[in-house]
Amino acid sequence: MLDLVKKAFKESADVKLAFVELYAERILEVGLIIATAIKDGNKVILFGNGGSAADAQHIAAELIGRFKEDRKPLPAIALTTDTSVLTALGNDYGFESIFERQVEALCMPGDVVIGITTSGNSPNVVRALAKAHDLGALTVAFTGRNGGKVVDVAHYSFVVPSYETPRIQECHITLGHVLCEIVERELGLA
Ligand SMILES: O=C(CO)[C@@H](O)[C@H](O)[C@H](O)[C@H](O)COP(=O)(O)O
Ligand SMILES: [Zn+2]
Repeated sequence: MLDLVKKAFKESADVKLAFVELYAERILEVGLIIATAIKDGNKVILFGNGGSAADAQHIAAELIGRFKEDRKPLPAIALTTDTSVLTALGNDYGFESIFERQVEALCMPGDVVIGITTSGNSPNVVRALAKAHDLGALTVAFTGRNGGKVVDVAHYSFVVPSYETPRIQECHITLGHVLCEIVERELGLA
């Protein structure tokens, strides 16, 4: 069992190091795009299932609250938290529409919409990103494995080079933290 513990931490570290080799420039680019979008009066919208729902909420909380320093709140919303909306949409329109319809209601052109899915194929995430794309938002996919269908509806994709869901999630939250740090620094609010 000790082997299991050490293997998990080593894999997590190795996946993150491989990821940053592939995506460092794109991370900076997207971080600066998010900062500019917020400066221009737009917001960040996030969603995902399971652990990725938690990641969406975590990143929204960093922006609305604070990442490292006190500064003004930044506009972000996770579409995973309103159980009345989620149950109504799931019950009336189907689980695959739970994020798509919220995007249709809330997303404005120029917003940044981040869909988080380790498989890249969760239909509710794919459909919501496609809707955001159609509405003129800047779409970003946090994904893994071979990228999945979500890369086809994202302007920017981050494909974590792993087939292990927990390892992909661990890299996604590091990516989210780094994007928040770039945004805070760029807006001069840190
Ligand atoms: O956190 C985990 C596994 O680590 C799970 O809750 C996981 O997020 C769920 O099985 C999700 O439904 C997986 O969906 P996705 O990442 O493929 O979109
Ligand atoms: Zn998990």
